Amino acid sequence: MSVVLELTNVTRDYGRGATQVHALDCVDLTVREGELVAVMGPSGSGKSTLLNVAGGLDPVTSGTVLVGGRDLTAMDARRRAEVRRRDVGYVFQDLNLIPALTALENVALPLELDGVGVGRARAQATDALNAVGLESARDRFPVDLSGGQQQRVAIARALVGPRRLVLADEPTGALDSVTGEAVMRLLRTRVDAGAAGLLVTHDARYAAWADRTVHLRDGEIVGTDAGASAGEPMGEPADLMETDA
Ligand SMILES: Nc1ncnc2c1ncn2[C@@H]1O[C@H](COP(=O)(O)OP(=O)(O)OP(=O)(O)O)[C@@H](O)[C@H]1O
Repeated sequence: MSVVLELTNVTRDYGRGATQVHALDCVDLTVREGELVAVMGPSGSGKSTLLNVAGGLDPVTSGTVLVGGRDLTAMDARRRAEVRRRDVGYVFQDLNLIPALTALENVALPLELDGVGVGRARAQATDALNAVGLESARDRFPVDLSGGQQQRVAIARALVGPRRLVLADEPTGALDSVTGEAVMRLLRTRVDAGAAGLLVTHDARYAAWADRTVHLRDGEIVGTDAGASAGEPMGEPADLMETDA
């Protein structure tokens, strides 16, 4: 399976001097087609920074970030934004749905921004909403949707079109466990269909859906374990709990 995401020796510092923070410190990480990798670690360990850097939302201080073989760190902002729109689906911790747009319009927006015609964009967005079970909510605005429904709109937006890298930052955050499992099943299905996925989670139950879990601490990868993988989580959550090692 070909490599979709390749981070080599990535460092991201914030600030300078005495207040400088090494949010990421010499991180190497490769994610291939069909692979879902979970990222766990304590608060402030660099998980969100890792996702932002992988998706080209945040510049690196040093190192390289390749998406589909193209080096984001060598591109200008406009090219980077193009790669992001075309190849990267992102589910943010705060959903970032646009309140003035319906569910359908929110999902179609990234395609339209990328020059796909309105009719085609809406047809693909309808398919994506159907895939998350929200066909009946397509014309509703975010304010009229429950938290779980809003989350599913955000997932549909991340998965619409031919994205090959899906980045999800606590996508199950505020969801009950049934909806959380449904979100994980969607992610897993997309990855099994050939995308590469990177999932930040605090919850070992959700990490169990991944093929492996990397553990971050103070910006460094301090360990990797094989996940239960391939579809259904297995084993007791206690077996998979994050270690303090
Ligand atoms: N824009 C920023 N400016 C300064 N420091 C930042 C910035 N963003 C993140 N940091 C710092 O970088 C470190 C890593 O933050 P990051 O948000 O990546 O951690 P995290 O593991 O995702 O945390 P959480 O689980 O709380 O979301 C922290 O020390 C944080 O304070």
